[in-house]
Amino acid sequence: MPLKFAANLSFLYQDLPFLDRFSAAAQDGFTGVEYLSPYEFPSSEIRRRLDDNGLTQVLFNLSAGDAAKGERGLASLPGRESDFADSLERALEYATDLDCKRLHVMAGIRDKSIDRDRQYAVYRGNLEIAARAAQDAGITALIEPINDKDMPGYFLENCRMAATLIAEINNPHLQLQFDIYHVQRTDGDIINQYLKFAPIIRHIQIANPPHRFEPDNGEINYPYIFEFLDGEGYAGWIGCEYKPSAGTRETLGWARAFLSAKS
Ligand SMILES: O=C(O)C(=O)[C@@H](O)CO
Ligand SMILES: [Mg+2]
Repeated sequence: MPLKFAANLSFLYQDLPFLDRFSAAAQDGFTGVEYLSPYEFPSSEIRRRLDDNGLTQVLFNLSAGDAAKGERGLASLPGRESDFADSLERALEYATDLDCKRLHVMAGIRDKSIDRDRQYAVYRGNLEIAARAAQDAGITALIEPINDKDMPGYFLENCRMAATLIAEINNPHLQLQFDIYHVQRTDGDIINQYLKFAPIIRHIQIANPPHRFEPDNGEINYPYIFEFLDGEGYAGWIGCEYKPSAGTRETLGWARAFLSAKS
């Protein structure tokens, strides 16, 4: 099965207004899109852009909280359980309207004023709720470890910790989002990490360190990784969550073998 790539519209096509990024992605041959947040727009407006351009809504995030105050997700924050529940409810409404099968549940930052075990218990409790709600909606909630150079203190530190939580919660509607950029910056050893966690990986994202640029601009040998994923029969989506080093279209040379651009 050919690898499927989704354009991350929070990272790509940033020279365009958000709602115009859908047609730009379709024009370049993407058949799926993902982004961090749909909530600034009515779901009906986004739905129209998806339909007009024949795009699948692959993934988006629950609200990360107040970014200006440094919040990077609510799921592990003690005392914020009702905010988390509200964000889950809202995300599920959008997921239904957009026919989106995956939601990324962001953990939040380690709160050093409390014991780590207590924060872990809050996180686990909220993830149990998210998994059950995802099950009821027929979708999958995902958790993604984020490297601590880009996001210092992010509570979900690495794939080992994610796998432990997923095993403890033991609901197939909670799985792993494997962002190769973060894996490289956290543990490296990408291929072995993939093989170890493949049974729980339901979404992949890509970017190339050190600058988080496009796949053919950095330290990771992505042609090798793509061939490997293809050989492994990876059938999920691969989200292009990179910062283009130039205009988005100019940075899509690596994708010519995978995307059928319309012009
Ligand atoms: O930064 C990433 O990597 C993500 O996948 C976002 O959803 C969270 O910032
Ligand atoms: Mg990511």
